[in-house]
Amino acid sequence: MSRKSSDDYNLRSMSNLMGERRKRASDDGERSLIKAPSSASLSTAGPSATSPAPADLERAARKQLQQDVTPGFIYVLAVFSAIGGFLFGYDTGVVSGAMLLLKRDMNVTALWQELLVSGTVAAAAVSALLGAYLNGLFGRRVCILMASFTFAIGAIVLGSAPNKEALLVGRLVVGLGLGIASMTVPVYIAETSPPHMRGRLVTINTLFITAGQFTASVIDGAFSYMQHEGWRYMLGLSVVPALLQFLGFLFLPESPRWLIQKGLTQKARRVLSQIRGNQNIDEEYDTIKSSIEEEEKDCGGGGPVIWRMLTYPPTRRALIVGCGLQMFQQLSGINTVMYYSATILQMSGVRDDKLAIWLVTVTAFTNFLFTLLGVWLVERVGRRRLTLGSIFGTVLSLCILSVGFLLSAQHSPPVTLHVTDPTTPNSSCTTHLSCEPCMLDPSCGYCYQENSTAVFASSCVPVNPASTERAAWGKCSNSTHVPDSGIWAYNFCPTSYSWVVLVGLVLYLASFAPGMGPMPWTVNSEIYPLWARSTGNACSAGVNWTFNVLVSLTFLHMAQYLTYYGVFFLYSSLALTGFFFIYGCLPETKGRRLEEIESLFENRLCSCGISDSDEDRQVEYIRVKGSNYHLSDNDASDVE
Ligand SMILES: O[C@H]1[C@H](O)[C@@H](O)[C@H](O)[C@@H](O)[C@H]1O
Repeated sequence: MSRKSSDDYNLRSMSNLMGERRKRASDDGERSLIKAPSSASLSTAGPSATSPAPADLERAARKQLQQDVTPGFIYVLAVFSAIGGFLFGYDTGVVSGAMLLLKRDMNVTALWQELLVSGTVAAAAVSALLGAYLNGLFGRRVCILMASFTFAIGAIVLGSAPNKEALLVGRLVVGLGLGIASMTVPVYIAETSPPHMRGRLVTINTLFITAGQFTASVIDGAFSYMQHEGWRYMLGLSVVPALLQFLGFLFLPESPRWLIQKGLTQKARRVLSQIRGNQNIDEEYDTIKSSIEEEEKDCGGGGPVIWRMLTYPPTRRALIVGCGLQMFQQLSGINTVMYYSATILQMSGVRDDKLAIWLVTVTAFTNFLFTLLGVWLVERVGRRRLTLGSIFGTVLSLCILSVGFLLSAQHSPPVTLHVTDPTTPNSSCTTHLSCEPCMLDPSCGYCYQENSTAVFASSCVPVNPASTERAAWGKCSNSTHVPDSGIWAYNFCPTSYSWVVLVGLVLYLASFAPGMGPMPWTVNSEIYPLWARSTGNACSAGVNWTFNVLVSLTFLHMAQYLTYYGVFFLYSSLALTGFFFIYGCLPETKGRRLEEIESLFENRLCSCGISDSDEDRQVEYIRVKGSNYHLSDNDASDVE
């Protein structure tokens, strides 16, 4: 029976609801009986006139459960861990603004720019894989301490770098921290959270990633006015959150699951009691312990963990799902949309560079805001439906973006002045007849004048080798925007279809951010059994970083061959493939114990479109004891 369709609130449907609560309750090891006011009057005959209304009972149980189950300490843990996510977002986001100033201060070439941007992401891909080994050996807490320490050192090196070589070292160090943090933090949060709020707490980590990206854009905007050395503040300021996390984690506990795995059982019990507040931890402790013992029996074969994962069907399937999710997240083009939002905004008529920088802040904030929606939705609609809805919207909005770029290209203004500078007579720019090919050629830009209705006196001229902000010569060589002489358009074309692109951009963020942004991280933190968890997360984080660098590095080259609309159409097709993959292969993990999730991968891969979450769950009996009730899935003798 579907929960939603059940208007008539009978015993079975109530049992369904309560069964789920009970499951959640026992999942996290709390007392198996949930107190509810006057529940003694509850009987198997259904709600009577004297019984409290089931809805009230449900509300009361929920309230009680929340009071019992959620000690504030769990939020402290999640927030301090998620600072790792903040640093992830900050360090990947801040570099584009810093680069604008670095280009002037240190004269960094295009190659060095690419090294400084992609070096961090590439280092993160490698260190995420290394993180599996470190996690197994030292535990989650020590890994988070290592990551925050590394972030802090990287930030200090960056802030005080005397030359570009030192900058590269700083960016690589930051990348090492990023990789470890990106795979450890979701695992740590998942392992310490109670099941009914695990999805929400792990999703907070992605919320912090987007908060980091937003903060980076604000800091970039603020320090862009400081023409000299402003980049030192941009890059160096992340030392503050890094130190905060380091200090916090000196006092925070290790994951109880890792402790039990290492045989540190007394310590694990202490930590469990600490993070579960006033609850009885026996059940949770026993469940974790016996599942570890079982895992050791089942997967006791030798060899490296990755080999055991690949040869054991449930973990192999989980790994395919986890890595596939991360791959499709990046193939949906999030980082090109984030990175090129400045260009997109310039196309829509924002010609002032400073204003464009501030508008990027709006994009980053939109991403943050819709990720917040994901935090709210994840425990309500579940991971599967959230991810499916999100990727479906992503496919559509990428199509809109593509159509917007197509219309702009089709109505691209022509080159009307064919001027050649004697110093660069062989420039490819002279061959372009309209703005579109001129804009796609990285060595050229479009220089034009406009009145209220049309573009005129337009030419395609080489870009200044020292700065893409002006032309190499001619009327656009002095400033980016002098209406009476010329407007310099690098990377964009004036168009009247920019509103289509803008609509596409907003819809893209609104669809991607609540689901496809956070769910790959959240799902990965829950789908592997303990023995495979670090390795599974390391592999999937490695896949995320690898595809991140691949997509962002190839974007401009692909745009040259396929044009902007071609590239966004390609992303849209890839996202559509992702939709089918998710539809077929991603099971619902909401509300389940980490120990129980492995069983979801026992069936053939990609046969899960049919078993949607709790709608299938049949709860048949209800047990009432004194002032407590306990709903049971299968024990008829419980009914009293
Ligand atoms: O989940 C995150 C988030 O969506 C970010 O906005 C994006 O930049 C990252 O690459 C991604 O992994």
